[in-house]
Amino acid sequence: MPPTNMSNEEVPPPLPEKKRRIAVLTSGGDAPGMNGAVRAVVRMAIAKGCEAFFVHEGYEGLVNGGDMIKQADWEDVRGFLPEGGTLIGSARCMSFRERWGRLSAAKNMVLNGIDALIVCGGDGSLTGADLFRKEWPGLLEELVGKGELTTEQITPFKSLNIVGLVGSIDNDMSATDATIGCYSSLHRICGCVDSINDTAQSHQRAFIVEVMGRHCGWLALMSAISTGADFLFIPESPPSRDWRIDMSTIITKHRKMGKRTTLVIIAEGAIDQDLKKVTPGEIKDLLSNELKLDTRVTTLGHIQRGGAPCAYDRLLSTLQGAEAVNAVLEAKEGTPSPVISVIENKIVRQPLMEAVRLTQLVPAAIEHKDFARAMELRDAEFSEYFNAYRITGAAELPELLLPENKRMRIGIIHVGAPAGGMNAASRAAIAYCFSRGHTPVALYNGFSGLIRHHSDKPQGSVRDISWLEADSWVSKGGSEIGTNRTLPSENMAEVSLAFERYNIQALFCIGGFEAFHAVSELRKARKEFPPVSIPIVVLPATVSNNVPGTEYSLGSDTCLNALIEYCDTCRQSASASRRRVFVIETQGGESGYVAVIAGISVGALAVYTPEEGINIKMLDSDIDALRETFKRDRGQNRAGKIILRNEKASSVYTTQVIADILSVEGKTREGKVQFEARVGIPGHFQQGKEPSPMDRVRAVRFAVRSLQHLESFAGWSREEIANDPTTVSVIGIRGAKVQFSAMETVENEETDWKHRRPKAEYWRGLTGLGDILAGRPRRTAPDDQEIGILPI
Ligand SMILES: Nc1ncnc2c1ncn2[C@@H]1O[C@H](COP(=O)(O)OP(=O)(O)OP(=O)(O)O)[C@@H](O)[C@H]1O
Ligand SMILES: O=P(O)(O)OC[C@H]1O[C@](O)(CO)[C@@H](O)[C@@H]1O
Ligand SMILES: [Mg+2]
Repeated sequence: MPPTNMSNEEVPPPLPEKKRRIAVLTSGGDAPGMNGAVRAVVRMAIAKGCEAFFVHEGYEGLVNGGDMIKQADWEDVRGFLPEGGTLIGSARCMSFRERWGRLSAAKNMVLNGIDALIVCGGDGSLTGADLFRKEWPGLLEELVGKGELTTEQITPFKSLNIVGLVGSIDNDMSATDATIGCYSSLHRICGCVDSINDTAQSHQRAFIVEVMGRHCGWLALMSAISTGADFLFIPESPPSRDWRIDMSTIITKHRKMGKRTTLVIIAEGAIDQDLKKVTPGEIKDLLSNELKLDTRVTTLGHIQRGGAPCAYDRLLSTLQGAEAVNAVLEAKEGTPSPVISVIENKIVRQPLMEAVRLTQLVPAAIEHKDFARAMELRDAEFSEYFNAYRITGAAELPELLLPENKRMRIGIIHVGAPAGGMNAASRAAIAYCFSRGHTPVALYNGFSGLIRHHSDKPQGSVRDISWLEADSWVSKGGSEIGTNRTLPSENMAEVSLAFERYNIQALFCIGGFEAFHAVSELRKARKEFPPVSIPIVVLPATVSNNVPGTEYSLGSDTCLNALIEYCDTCRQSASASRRRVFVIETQGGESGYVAVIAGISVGALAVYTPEEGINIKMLDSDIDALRETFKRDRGQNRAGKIILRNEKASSVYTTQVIADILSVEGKTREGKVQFEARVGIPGHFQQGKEPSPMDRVRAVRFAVRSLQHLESFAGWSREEIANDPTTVSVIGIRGAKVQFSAMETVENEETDWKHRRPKAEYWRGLTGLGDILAGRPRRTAPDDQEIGILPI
């Protein structure tokens, strides 16, 4: 029943200087990363002089008020980042769907003096938030009309700021590429399917795996791409009416080619063209009875929602939580309520109302069987991923074959250190070649392999490769075709000779800064060595993420996940031993990317990078911060601390030296230990074992794009190729776009060759945010810090 009590309670007066009381709640199905968002909102709000409030159990807390709405302190969110689920609780709240529930919610907000609300939830929660925003003036009027609040009480609350954060594993909200939680869920799914593959392989079995996502096929599509599924069912693009025949043909073909396993991924909301639900059971009957495959069904269920958030969700939730507070503080009267979203690598604000409207159009399009529209309405990435899956998922698609004169022999080479996703990219490139009629040629062991071993007997380093050989590579770490740091300049004449002899007509080069350097050398050698005058694409792949021309390299996400696991483990130890700080050395060469992003993702107290260097003042103020923290620690909180130091941050202040200094400074003159330090060096562990799902899916998408780019030059003469700068390109993410950049421009204008990194590193704008949220003594005022992806 609706509550109707009068309130004589005093409403807290507004905070001075337009500071706000900002409440945060998590709603709908929990999602890994929600805690990171709550932490960022609370700390950013406090850092900006506002008051922060937890609303427990989603809208339930807002409707019920009382103890379910509590002021939140800085220390209340300590240890939130690595935790799965939502620590402030979530609910599917029926009463908020009713007007009386929202009336009660409005009243409780006013009584607590709360004038801004940040809602982290899925499409339903944000639909509710949008309705609440729309109704707000009417709700206040009604409360006054019913005598539950007075006109004076509501006066300061005339405009309510609502900001949406999309937290849901389903990734079903239009206007954002990724929701907080969807990549963590994908991690769980891929881990499970990788394990299922082992047992399927042993028994030559078929598995049908049902994944969550409600009416959205994102989790199903991405898991199909990242695990190399043979067939896929998603609601946005139901298979053709003849899907039974199509599926049987593809699976039979794959089995005939020698595949020992069959994997079908089905979204829980899968339907056919007549909107009839497709069930795992009917697929099983078909595979067992018609194809005679020993078939099992696995429904993954809620395991997909649990567990620690992956690195990306920690970063995304932190950036978005902080950005939500900025949006509250920047809102003017009449500013439409925003939802914070991410487009490729850029954090952006979009109108909440429009995002909700677009999201609601998807089920409507499906209902009208307008599947093309449903695909379009998801987001631009979605259709591209779907096409990439289609092209690389089946051994043969006769309709995609190019005419003979457009087919090429395409060399695939890995250069530099191994990085997660290199194999997935090569597999996708190979599959793409087969679907188009090109011949993929693997160049084993980088340029040294090509230079020294191309004509070895019985087997040289230049080999045609079969679809089946590469089919299992999607989930493999390391480099199946081998990689090393040798540059072609070691013997350009031999490289040229090999290109000529094996008729390499285009090159797909996957690797880190050395790959970039190698391709730069090839580009410059084109006049002198005409056979190297072929179209080339570099796909950046390195844990260091230091390749110019992109903000993201394959393998960097895998690295961050390995590193945060290491850091979480060290912090657990430090928290248990109490009064301990771990100084952890990260890889990254001369680029602080890995250290900074991992630092934000684990809440490191300080991060030392080569870009900033280390000086005594820095150490001094960080030591003061440690003293302060440990002085406040009465043993109840989890105050183990992490400091990250990039391997090249300083030649004097090594990781061990810093730990030694901290240990000395952690003792009082009387010898009392305030804190002590330990060193952690994860080294090559940072390359990770299996590639992360993000590295897998992006590998596939970028490989397909790269090959499409390469094949667009089929039939060009050497001269034409040499004269067009776009024939040698680097593919990368820049802000909100994926694009090819001409190597020549990137080499000459954007590369800091001395430090082997881009001149402008987009992430440098994020270092201040990490400091603010970790409570590190500030080197710049918070108001100077913008969140998001910024050039320096
Ligand atoms: N149309 C609506 N009007 C008012 N409130 C709503 C509406 N839709 C949803 N809500 C509120 O949001 C809550 C969560 O919605 P829902 O159960 O759809 O989950 P969600 O936010 O979409 O998250 P997920 O799908 O990830 O579980 C609901 O329990 C309800 O309180
Ligand atoms: O946890 P519940 O309430 O059973 O809901 C399950 C649903 O929630 C989600 O996990 C998140 O929306 C969906 O993928 C799934 O359909
Ligand atoms: Mg939902």
